[in-house]
Amino acid sequence: MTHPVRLGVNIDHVATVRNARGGIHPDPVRAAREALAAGADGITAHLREDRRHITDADIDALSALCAGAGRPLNLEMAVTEEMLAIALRHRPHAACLVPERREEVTTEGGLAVAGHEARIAPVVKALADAGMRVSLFIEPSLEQVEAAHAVGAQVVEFHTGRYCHLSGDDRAVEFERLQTAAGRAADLGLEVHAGHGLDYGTAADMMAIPEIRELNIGHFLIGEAVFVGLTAAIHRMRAAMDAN
Ligand SMILES: CC(=O)[C@@H](O)[C@H](O)COP(=O)(O)O
Ligand SMILES: NCC(=O)COP(=O)(O)O
Repeated sequence: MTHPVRLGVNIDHVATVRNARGGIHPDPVRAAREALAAGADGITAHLREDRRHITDADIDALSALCAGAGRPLNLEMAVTEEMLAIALRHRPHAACLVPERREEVTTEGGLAVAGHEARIAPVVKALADAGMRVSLFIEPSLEQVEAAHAVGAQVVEFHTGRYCHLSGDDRAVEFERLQTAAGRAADLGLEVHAGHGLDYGTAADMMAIPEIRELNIGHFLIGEAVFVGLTAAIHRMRAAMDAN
């Protein structure tokens, strides 16, 4: 069954649990295999410069799994020569450029594209020339949407962390910001994705933005998997998305 909005499952935090003991369990590749079997449209993995969760060996194995299954791997990566070389070696279906700071607990904001076009555009071109769908993980701002278009991105993924942490009127204002940015992105021919911090409720909220074609969700699903299992968590997420 095809769905109007694709669900990308991010398996980073399976690796967080594995790395807590430095062993091999739980295996992110097993999680990715189960996620695909449960109906995930693709797998997302963030190879961070500090390898705090996903490792190079995980990317090797995930690339093979997704290629073998004919399903997309979305590699999240910092804008660095090291990560560009890794992406060009694996040539996943998609690459998503994200900001990174070693001291951050999690991805704290969107990639600063505006004002940094000269540094980002060549990386976007190199990835696109190698056949990858290039996405920029940005704040839902018109300035960043325009800059993403200017550097040749095909996709923007809006950072929904702020939306997820806000409530009441503040959340309503952020939702309008997402709506406005999504509309402008679509007008520019950019595909619109969203992710970070989403749970069943906030993922359902995103369904009210018609331009959104994909959600990437990880931390909440892996947490839910502790209680109900990964397959059930993905089924519930899909149901929450489809109900709206
Ligand atoms: C870019 C993004 O929002 C997710 O991939 C997030 O990076 C999950 O990993 P961290 O929690 O390590 O940031
Ligand atoms: N780009 C967002 C992503 O891949 C998952 O983010 P999260 O659900 O782990 O916060």
